[in-house]
Amino acid sequence: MNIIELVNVSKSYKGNLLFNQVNATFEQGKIYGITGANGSGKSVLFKCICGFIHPDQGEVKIHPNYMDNGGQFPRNFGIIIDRPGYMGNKTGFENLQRWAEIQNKITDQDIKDVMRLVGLDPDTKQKMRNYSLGMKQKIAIAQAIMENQKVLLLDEPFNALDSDSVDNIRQLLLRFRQEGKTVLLTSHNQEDINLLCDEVYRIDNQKLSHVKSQVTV
Ligand SMILES: Nc1ncnc2c1ncn2[C@@H]1O[C@H](COP(=O)(O)OP(=O)(O)OP(=O)(O)O)[C@@H](O)[C@H]1O
Repeated sequence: MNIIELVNVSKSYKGNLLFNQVNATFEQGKIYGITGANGSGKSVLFKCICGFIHPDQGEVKIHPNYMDNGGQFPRNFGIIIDRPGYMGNKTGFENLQRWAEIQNKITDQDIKDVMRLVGLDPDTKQKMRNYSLGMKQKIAIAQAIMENQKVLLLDEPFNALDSDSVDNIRQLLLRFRQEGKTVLLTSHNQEDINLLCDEVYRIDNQKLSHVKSQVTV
């Protein structure tokens, strides 16, 4: 089942054309890599997919099962694009609690479980303003996955993670794929792409070319 379909999507900013009539399909249960040079438009593409911004031309089609009741926004999407704004004077757990209040779908225990899953201690009293970059990244990952989101759009999910944490998050994403979740991720690390991705798209010269990757695990 195609969850996301890009149909002749074009987007530019102030005369800088990022994509010109690009097409792509993203099926359920696969991990997709989106690659491309700095500034090529990977984050902009993710923002178009999740409805934060609109393409200038073309259409982003989301399967109706993954749209909210009003048919306006995707639902069940976990997103890391720009880092979430957090309250520096609160702990990581308290920040996740605040975000969880929006949907009110999960319990404190669920939040603690997810924190442990990504390698954070839910009981630490440390305020988020004192978190390291890697710890903040784990909070962003926790926020994206904590409500059992079925589609994950992860812009540079491995940024600032140490090697054990990279391994942990890679295993988590592979498990999500087994569970039928769909993951779109960007990474400048070819190893992430080779190890994880069933399919790879590359943004180059305003086009989105489809590259089949080698899956080695
Ligand atoms: N709101 C905006 N207004 C104007 N230009 C923007 C806006 N958002 C993005 N851009 C421009 O669009 C281009 C693509 O940005 P984007 O963040 O998508 O790149 P990227 O491929 O994710 O890069 P990186 O690999 O460095 O993360 C950049 O030139 C950026 O300056």
